[in-house]
Amino acid sequence: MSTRIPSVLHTWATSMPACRSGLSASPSPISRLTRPSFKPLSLLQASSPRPRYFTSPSPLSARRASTMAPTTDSRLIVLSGPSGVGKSTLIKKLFAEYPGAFSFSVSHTTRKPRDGEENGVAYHFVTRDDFLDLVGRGGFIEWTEYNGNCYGTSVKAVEDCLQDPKAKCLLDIESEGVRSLKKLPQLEPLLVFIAPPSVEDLKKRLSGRGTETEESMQSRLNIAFKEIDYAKTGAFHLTVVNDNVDRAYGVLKGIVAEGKGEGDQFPEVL
Ligand SMILES: Nc1ncnc2c1ncn2[C@@H]1O[C@H](COP(=O)(O)OP(=O)(O)OP(=O)(O)O)[C@@H](O)[C@H]1O
Repeated sequence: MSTRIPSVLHTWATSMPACRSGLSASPSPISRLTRPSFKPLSLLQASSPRPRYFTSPSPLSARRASTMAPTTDSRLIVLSGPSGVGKSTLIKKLFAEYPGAFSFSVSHTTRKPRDGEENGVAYHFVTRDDFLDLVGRGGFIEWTEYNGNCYGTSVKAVEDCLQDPKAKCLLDIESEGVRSLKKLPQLEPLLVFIAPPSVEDLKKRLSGRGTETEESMQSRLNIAFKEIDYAKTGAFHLTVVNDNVDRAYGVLKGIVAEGKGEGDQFPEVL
């Protein structure tokens, strides 16, 4: 390991082959978020009251959560769901139809870029050493390891994303990241789970994308089962089932762009 790894991380960083999930190290993410250069957290929401999700009893069942009336109050919208479910596909459509209405928080990752992925656009591609350095400096709101690589949402990325007061900030993170984010209730994000219509469909999409080896595919599926189980606990406010891109997109844009609709029912087969 590089000598640049902060001492607070040295013990686990040298004893573990990969990153672990968690909130950032000291200083706390909240103090980082509220430091003078960061937009006040009030900017995360319009002047209207707190989203009613947060006044509801929890945990809610996934089905009950998915039928709750949506709100457009939050300026931070989290899209999460298994790898290959179609999050990027749906996000691209939102950007295309609503230019200027959304900004995207670009995550950091230690994974290698895929063909066509541009640094600073799809992800900030960094080395593990640089990633850990940023962890040590309290630079992440949330970070985790997924499939052998580290992923994180930096404070700076969310800052940048929220710069334009007219745009809503989209975050695409996996469920460990969602767990971490829920420990920062001040952010009050709208949490949307993008669900596959079935596990079979998910397998087909992952193999059809042509980006996975047999091994990484199995690993992604194993993680997908955990993410689906997490969604079943009612961790998300709304579900959108990506059975058909146009239909799912219609539901999603209704929620995040037009402030209407209640999402889909969580699929019985999952
Ligand atoms: N409703 C759909 N029906 C069939 N194929 C789809 C559908 N939605 C997306 N796909 C396809 O599934 C594949 C995976 O989609 P995408 O890359 O958007 O998933 P993702 O959730 O962003 O994955 P990751 O989290 O790994 O980046 C792509 O080839 C995409 O074209």
